[in-house]
Parts: sequence; C-alpha cells; structure tokens
Amino acid sequence: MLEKSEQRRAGEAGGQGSPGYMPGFGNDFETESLPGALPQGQNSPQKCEYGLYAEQLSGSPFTAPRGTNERSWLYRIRPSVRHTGRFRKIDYPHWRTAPHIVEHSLSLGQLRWGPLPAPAEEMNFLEGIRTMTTAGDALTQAGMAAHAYAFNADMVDDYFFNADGELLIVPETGGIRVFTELGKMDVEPSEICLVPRGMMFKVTRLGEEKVWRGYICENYGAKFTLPDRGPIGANCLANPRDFKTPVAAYEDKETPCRVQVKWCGSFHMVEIGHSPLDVVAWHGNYAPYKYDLKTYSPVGAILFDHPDPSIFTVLTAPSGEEGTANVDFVIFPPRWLVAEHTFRPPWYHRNIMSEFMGLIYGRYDAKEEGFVPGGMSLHNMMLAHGPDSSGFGKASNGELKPVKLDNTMAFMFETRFPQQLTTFAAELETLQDDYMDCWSGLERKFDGTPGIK
Ligand SMILES: O=C(O)Cc1cc(O)ccc1O
Ligand SMILES: [Fe+2]
Repeated sequence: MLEKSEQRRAGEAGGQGSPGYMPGFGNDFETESLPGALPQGQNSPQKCEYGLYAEQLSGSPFTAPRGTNERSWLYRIRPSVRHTGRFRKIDYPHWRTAPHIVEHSLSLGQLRWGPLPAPAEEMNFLEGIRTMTTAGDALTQAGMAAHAYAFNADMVDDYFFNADGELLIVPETGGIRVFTELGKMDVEPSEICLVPRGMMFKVTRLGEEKVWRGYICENYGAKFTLPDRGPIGANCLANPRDFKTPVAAYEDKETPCRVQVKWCGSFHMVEIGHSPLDVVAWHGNYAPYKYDLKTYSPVGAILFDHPDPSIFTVLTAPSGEEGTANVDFVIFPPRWLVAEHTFRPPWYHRNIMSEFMGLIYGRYDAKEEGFVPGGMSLHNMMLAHGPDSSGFGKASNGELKPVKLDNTMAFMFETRFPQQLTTFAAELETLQDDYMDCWSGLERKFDGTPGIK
C-alpha cells in the first residue's frame, strides 16, 4: 500500500485507465507515474532515472514576480525538440486569430445564435472549432477569441499545442477526455478545463452522443487566475481546492503521429514517429486544471438590488490595468433570489466591456425564450441589452417571495476589447434574425403623471 502522501504524488504508467487529480489552484505540484522517476532535491540531475530527459516548460518570463511566476519541470522519454522541429504549413480556415477584422454582411447590433449544427462529416475536436469572435491582438498578447466547437471523432495520432494562448474549454454536450503532456482530465458538461499556452494535448470523446459540443475562450493575455475576494474574505466564489490538476500519465507509443501548432494565427504540422505525451513525471506550477462549476459558491444580494455580474467571476485574466480584465470568465449558477422591492433579473445596461454568452444547461433568467443550451449571444461594447419583454413583465409584477433559480448554468466571456465577428459567425445559419424583437414589447409606460405604472 502506498502512503497517502505517496498516493498524491503517484501518477499513472502507460496512459491507460481513469485520470487521477491533485487539488488546488496554482499549487506547486509533484507527480510521477513510475516510482523514483521524479528527481528529488534538484531539477536537472546529470542523468535522470529511467533514462528520462529533463525539460522546463515556462509559462511566464523567468523573472516574473513570485505570484505570477509559472513553470514546470517535465521528465520525459524524449525531449520535445524530438517531437517538433521544422513544421509545414497547414490550414484550419475556421479557427481565426485577432487581429481579424473582416467585412461581413451583418449590420451592427445585438446578436444571438442557436447552437452550432452537428457536423455533416466526421471531424475531431480541432477540425470542429469555429471562431465566433476575436478581440485584441494575439501578436501583442492582448485580447481573446470566443470559439464554439462541435465534433464527433477522436484525435488519435494528432496532437496539438497553441502558442497563441491558453484554452479554456467549456463542454455543453458530451464529456471529453483532454490528455495533456502533464496528464489527463475527464471533463463533463458543468465542468471546465484549462490547457496552458504551449502545452501539447489531444481530445477524445467520452460516452455516447451524436455530437460533442461546447465553447472555448482562447486567452491571448496574462493567464487566468482567481479574482481577489475583497471584503468577501477567504471563502466562497471559486474555492482553490475545487480545482483539479491531473497526475502524471504518459503514452508510450511508437507509431506515426502528427504534432500541430497554432503559432501567431497560422497553423503548422510536423510528422513524428511517437506520441509527444511521453512525460513520465513532472513537478511545478504551470499545469492544466479542471473545475466543476457546480462547486462555485455564489455570494449575492441578500436584501435588495441587483449587483454587478462581477460577483460571479470564476476566473479573471488581468490586463495590467487595475480592475480592467483582458477577459473574465463569469457564470450565472443556480442561486436563491431573495431581494426585496427589487427588479431581480439583470437591469438594462450598456457596457464598455464586450459580452459573449453561452448556455450550458437550463434557462437564463434575462431571456425566457430563444437563448437555448449550446446557443450564443453577443452584446458588444456599448450596445444596449437586458431582459426580454416577457422577462421584464414577469419580474416587475411577480410576488417577491424567495425563489430558487435552479437547473441553470449560463456563462460569459467578458473582455475589455470589442469583439469582432468572423464571417463564419455572420453567416451562421443559426443566427436569429428576429433577436431584436425580444425587446419590442417594452412599451412606453410614462404618461407624465406620478405613480407606479
Ligand atoms: O447581459 C447579461 O445578461 C449579463 C449580465 C448579467 C447581469 O446580472 C448584469 C449585467 C450583465 O451584463
Ligand atoms: Fe450584459
């Protein structure tokens, strides 16, 4: 029997079996899938156990302050330089990178789409990615892209890394296995996972579905981190121990494989004779993680009024300007509505930040109809929006007893930069041309005489 501390460090040989995880956010982890594979007391021994190669993967400049300094040490069958090398150009025409400002037929306005249609042919996760919006500039490491994905085949001998940013993956239908260099994560709808910039991975399907669908936030900027809680204190919102980082697991596979990369917006590929997921042991704090949104502990209005949605921030990617996120990942989880003498749904508003929303399950309280699981909406910089007419009517006239908003999970990628539509998004067949009509019932009630109308 392994001692508990040894179990936490233990990884998994051969890449078979269910994933194991270590709890915590931003921890310095250590894990090995073969006993003794992880050097102790130093990073770079003259010779590593099992003939492994030592390699450092840096997620921050070497000299970044401690709070943001991230790197991991990987002990692997071959160094990555034998997995990559000179690439040849390939194309993924639907995965776009900022700056990507295109002329399209759609006039400016509030936009909403139904879910991506299921793929007509077989395609894997990479092939199924469709960029909806881009913002900022990946070349200056600022901004983000909002993607939707729909796929129905596994990545088997294809591996990928994104040099342009980290990937926050939000499944909506169908669980996925994300096998990264540092280990593997099984991610079901209601869970999210994050693959760090530059880390190789592949995605395979879990369970039986017709389509595996979801959303991705590609963050070009500083890494997502937990927001400060201010006066909320040391608990609630997303708690660090609910984040799970995989234990080491590797594939020892000597068959033809392909490594693909997105680098400054263009795609490249190299053929190799083995799996690049050959990390037997690792330690450090630059690591993938997953998180179950159901473990988010919301804090909200317990007397009156509707607070800003920043109270529901799961992860924030700072921009360098205080309080001005490059991108926030915000959720609208199940919660009790108890506010007295209050219009409880979101107020009508205009916002300097740009809001891309998706729905994982259930219904969103500001939109009674039309915003469906797998659907998307875009309320761009300074464009007015808020509850639809029927939601307004119900919320202004309903009895204000405590009500539980249950079985609901919407989210928002909210960025400081305007989000530019791709041609794909502008022409997507599930675009709802009548979206604006959801507000058309908001009639004038003012007649110049005092009194509640
Ligand atoms: O527009 C939206 O539906 C998202 C949102 C929710 C909320 O409660 C307050 C502001 C906001 O942008
Ligand atoms: Fe909004």
